Amino acid sequence: MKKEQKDAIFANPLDKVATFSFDDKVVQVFPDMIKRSVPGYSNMIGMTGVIARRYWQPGTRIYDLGCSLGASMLSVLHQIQEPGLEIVGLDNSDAMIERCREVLSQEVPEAQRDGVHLECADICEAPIDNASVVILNFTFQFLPLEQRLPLLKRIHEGLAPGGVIVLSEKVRFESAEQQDTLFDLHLDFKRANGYSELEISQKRAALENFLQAESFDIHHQRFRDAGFAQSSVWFQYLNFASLLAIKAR
Ligand SMILES: C[S@@+](CC[C@H](N)C(=O)[O-])C[C@H]1O[C@@H](n2cnc3c(N)ncnc32)[C@H](O)[C@@H]1O
Ligand SMILES: O=C(O)C(=O)C[C@]1(C(=O)O)C=C[C@@H](O)C=C1
Repeated sequence: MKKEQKDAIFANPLDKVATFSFDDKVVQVFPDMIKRSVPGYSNMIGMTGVIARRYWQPGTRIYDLGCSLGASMLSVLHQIQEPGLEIVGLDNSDAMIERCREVLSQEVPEAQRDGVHLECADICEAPIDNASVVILNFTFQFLPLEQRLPLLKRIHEGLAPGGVIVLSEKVRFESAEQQDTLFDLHLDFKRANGYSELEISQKRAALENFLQAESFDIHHQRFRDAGFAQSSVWFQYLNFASLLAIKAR
């Protein structure tokens, strides 16, 4: 089993900070990076499996869109051990999918693994059919803004009645004061987790215009526009949150 590597990607001064990319270098440190960067990450991942257990309908699929190294799928597999469970994990980074395959082969018994299908694909193009649970954990925030509503509409169409989306994201606040307060506390969270000022500022430059966070109002309105009957924030820790949207029965 590979030892988890510490994220030091932005630790040394870079001549030019390139836009963030989910490449091989990021893959090697990804579990450490996401835990030290996203407040509440392990809570949101753990609860994703619990939510999936409540809303999964036998005979339908669970999709994990932007699955990275499969953390959400592992959470689902921990919660649901029914024969016939089918999970589709999609990510458009070859390096992520390749490492995800290794992680699953180490962590998941073969019988359960048979139901997991991994594919390197763009979630804005891949078909989503016969689903009851669609997971978007920290992925939607990287899509160009104009692709967000069309994707939610396609997910809504591909969901069975009573099906759900779990959407976890960095969020932004309409009030400038609230935005500043929670943003600054997120920087403190990163400092407390051992990131230096240089790492924080270079990562921020790399994410600029790539990670586009939106407000709760925008998320709720877009869920309504896509046809969802209800959406709720079930978790928030500083400027990171998770929403649950449900298709009418
Ligand atoms: C922050 S990571 C997701 C983390 C993962 N869901 C978890 O909770 O551990 C975002 C992932 O989304 C993937 N991604 C971004 N845009 C994508 C797209 N259009 N299609 C498929 N995957 C995408 C990236 O390659 C990356 O692996
Ligand atoms: O917003 C930040 O500062 C982050 O580091 C967030 C974030 C994310 O939400 O996905 C960005 C990239 C990495 O995948 C890990 C964490």
